Amino acid sequence: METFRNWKSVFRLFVITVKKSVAFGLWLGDIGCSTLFLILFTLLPAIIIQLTTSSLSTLIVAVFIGGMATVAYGLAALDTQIQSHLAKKTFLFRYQYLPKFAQDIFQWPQKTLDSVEGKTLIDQGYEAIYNGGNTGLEAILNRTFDFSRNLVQGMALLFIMGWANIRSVIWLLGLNVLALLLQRWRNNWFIKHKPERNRINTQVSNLVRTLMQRQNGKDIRLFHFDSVFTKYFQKFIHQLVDWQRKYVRISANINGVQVLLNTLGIAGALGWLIFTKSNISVIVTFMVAIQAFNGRLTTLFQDLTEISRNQVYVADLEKFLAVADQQRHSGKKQVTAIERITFDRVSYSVNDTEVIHDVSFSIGKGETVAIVGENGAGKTTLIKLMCGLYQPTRGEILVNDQPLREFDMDNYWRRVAVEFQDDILLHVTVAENVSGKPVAHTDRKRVVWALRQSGLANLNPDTIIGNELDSKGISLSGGQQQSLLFARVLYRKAEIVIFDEPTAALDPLAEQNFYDKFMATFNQQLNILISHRLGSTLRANQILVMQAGRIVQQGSHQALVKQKGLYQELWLAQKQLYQGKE
Ligand SMILES: Nc1ncnc2c1ncn2[C@@H]1O[C@H](COP(=O)(O)OP(=O)(O)OP(=O)(O)O)[C@@H](O)[C@H]1O
Repeated sequence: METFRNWKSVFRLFVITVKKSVAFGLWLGDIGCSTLFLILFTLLPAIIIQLTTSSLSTLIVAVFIGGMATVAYGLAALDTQIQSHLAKKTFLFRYQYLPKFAQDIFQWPQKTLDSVEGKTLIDQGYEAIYNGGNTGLEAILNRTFDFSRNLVQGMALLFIMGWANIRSVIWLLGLNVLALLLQRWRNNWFIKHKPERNRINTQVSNLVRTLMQRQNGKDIRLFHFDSVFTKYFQKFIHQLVDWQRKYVRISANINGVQVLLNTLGIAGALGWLIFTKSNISVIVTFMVAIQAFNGRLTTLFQDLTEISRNQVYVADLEKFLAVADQQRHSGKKQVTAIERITFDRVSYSVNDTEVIHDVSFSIGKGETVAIVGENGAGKTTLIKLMCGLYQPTRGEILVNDQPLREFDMDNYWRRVAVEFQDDILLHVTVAENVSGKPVAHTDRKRVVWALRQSGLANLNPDTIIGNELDSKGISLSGGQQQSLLFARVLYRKAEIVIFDEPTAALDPLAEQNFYDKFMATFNQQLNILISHRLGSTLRANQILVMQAGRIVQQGSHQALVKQKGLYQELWLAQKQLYQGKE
């Protein structure tokens, strides 16, 4: 039952990339042509015997046999063509489905994306659609076409054999049911133990991902991390080999027993025909049919094994798809102009650990809120909550007095511009990095303006960043990268503007430029500014001081600097750093 349900979902995905009528046309065409060919081929020897021993003239016999052979081989040629088309469609499936797969990841909640389970789900989903013809959905498609062809052919052959001698057929079938049960046992073992292998595979692919990222190369070399990598690789590979060894041992034993059952089946059936002194045409037909049937049966078993084994991948892909579906069904309200955002006793937990506790504050249009605090205090998590990337575990975030969770996130995100500490630059043109859109949909004038504002007037919008897509691409300094991220925020006509440590990599002049442009540009927005440089907080309407996930102080710079508390400590520490200890 499970297999049929999974088959349905495989075809549902397949017909996203291929027209239903084409898929079914090719499939039925393949089954029809190949089965007709097989029937003609199986009956041909007996017909030749009958005709040559009859009183018909040689010419008529020759014409009849020649005609039959021509039809048979014509069908075989046609079937080869159909099969190659079918193979092409299943091969193209992975490439056509991949963009949809990526689109689904964009629908995921950030929390799931950040989690280990999320990473495993993506790895497994990807494995299901993009791991070659022998794994995952493509294997199920290929094997299903093969299976259905062999099943119909096998039934046709059984019919022919049953007509020749029914007892031999019953004997053959009985032994093959035994073989099938053994096969099921092997598949169940695979399904039960695959999660173990998945876990190891995810750990290996995390290591590989880290190794493959070019920017990690310098750290790995300079800190001699190679021995650490080798140690972990050896550990995981050893576990994988162990797993595979067990599976191969079980498979080999079952294959041996299956061959034995098969041989017994053929020997018994033919022995019975000879023992009962059957007619020569019957024996010849039975021999040809049993040989063909044997071939079909072996392939049928292999197909069934592969289809059942690969069902696990369908289940994996369905788990992956369910995450996006869940998100799609979240809020649908459209956002009108954003006037105020309020955090009402918001808490947020990661893996049962609360990292934001009972936070309340409010920000209106045209205001700037600065968030300060020690490392790990929860500042970045707070703005991720505000962006709707994370959902509060307690409390509510309100947009114009309505819960944020009821809004359509895509629509909300169009009104938000954020610069995080770990934002990425893609290896595409400067203009595309700034606009976040292909060149054809980029407002070039606005890109040039944003670059000028962020101190990058000399950067050509058409220059490619990095060398993954173009070997002539350039690499930017850390400060230039941060300025380019500022240009990205400037380019957007956002209503909520958020900066997380926007000047950490900037020299003092560039930092001064950032604050000048920030003040001049974002006076109609709701602005959030996270910074360890407390000078920046002088410009804020309100400062939130965070410690261990809580807001421990709240107010203006003038008020907070006079209060005994963390803000005063941070302020004095920074002052001493710049002025020298007295
Ligand atoms: N997805 C997550 N998984 C596990 N822990 C998390 C996650 N997100 C946040 N945390 C934890 O929450 C705490 C707050 O992290 P956050 O990044 O918000 O701090 P921060 O105040 O921005 O720090 P910094 O000033 O160093 O940037 C940290 O202890 C962090 O480990």
